[in-house]
Amino acid sequence: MAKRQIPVIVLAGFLGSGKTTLLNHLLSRSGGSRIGAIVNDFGSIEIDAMSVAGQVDSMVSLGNGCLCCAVDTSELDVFLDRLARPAARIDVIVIEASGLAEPQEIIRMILASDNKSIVYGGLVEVVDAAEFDATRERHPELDRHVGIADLVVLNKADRIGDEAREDLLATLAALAPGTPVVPASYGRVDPEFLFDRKPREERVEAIRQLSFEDLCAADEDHEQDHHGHLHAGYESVEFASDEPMHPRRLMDFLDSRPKGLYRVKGFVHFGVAGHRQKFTLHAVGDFLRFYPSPWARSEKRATRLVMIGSGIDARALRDGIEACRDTAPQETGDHSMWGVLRYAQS
Ligand SMILES: Nc1nc2c(ncn2[C@@H]2O[C@H](COP(=O)(O)OP(=O)(O)OP(=O)(O)O)[C@@H](O)[C@H]2O)c(=O)[nH]1
Repeated sequence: MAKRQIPVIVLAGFLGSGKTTLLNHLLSRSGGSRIGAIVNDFGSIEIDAMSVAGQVDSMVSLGNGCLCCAVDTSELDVFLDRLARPAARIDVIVIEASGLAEPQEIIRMILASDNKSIVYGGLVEVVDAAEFDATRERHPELDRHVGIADLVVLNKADRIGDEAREDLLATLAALAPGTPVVPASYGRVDPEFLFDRKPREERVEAIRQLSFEDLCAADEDHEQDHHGHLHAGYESVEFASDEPMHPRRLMDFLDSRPKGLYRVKGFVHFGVAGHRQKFTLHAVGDFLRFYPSPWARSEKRATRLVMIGSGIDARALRDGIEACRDTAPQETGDHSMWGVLRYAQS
């Protein structure tokens, strides 16, 4: 009997479009299939990796920098080998690209892999319905990403009205003729769109596969070096503290964040009595939310944040966030949490 190859799916999409949310949805709805995940965080604090760990059958994390800029494929190969070994009993591998990655480069690496147990399984491009027009204006490269996708997920459909949704569907259909576009909220797509939950052999053929020729042809249009990459001009600032954060100072910092600071993610520890849960924080453009949840028993109370933007003053941001530490939490009253709670969603 021919040995089954494990499909490797690339999950891409601009910063904050909902890739991790979608991956978590897939992990919780994978039925009998075992998913191996490769998560590529842009910053060195691996927020995305932490968000999926615990749900996944097997995960490896490639922190700090875009996978698409790896000089050779060996690093990815090591991880693919690890997930594809028979003992891992993985049915499908999902690579969550960083929000600034060039999906084409990652596809190229998968196609170039020597591992005979895997096969490229398609590109899923997650689009943020609320931010798409504005992001596309700044990054026309996104059109190309949508154009090479095998499945486009129009995520955050809950954030726009019916008319805007129809307009976006028409735009996406023009950018990717013939490619299925699935509107979704919180990444809730049927996993069958991505892989058969079992049996799965037929699935690999069902997903259109890009050939090397397709990739090379697409590549002629843009520069080979990394200046053409989405992440050119972007930088990230990381912050870690075991001390609690001062809620009002942090809100002032977040409310006055510069326009170029497009993405903030991580989790925050406040020392205020009654509010010592873990506050997961997500900012995407103008959107800002805290998601309170209990800390895991083994988890250390701490704050870890990654801020990603272009044209940002990294030094000023670092100074600004440093000044939000709460050096006297016992004196910080309950009312100082109001600003945070205004943005909290359970
Ligand atoms: N309203 C709404 N919010 C969503 C939806 N999907 C994701 N979000 C929120 O959007 C924020 C970013 O989601 P993530 O899944 O972390 O996005 P990501 O693409 O993995 O982000 P990066 O890895 O930084 O590029 C979080 O606050 C999510 O809860 C959705 O369909 N609707």
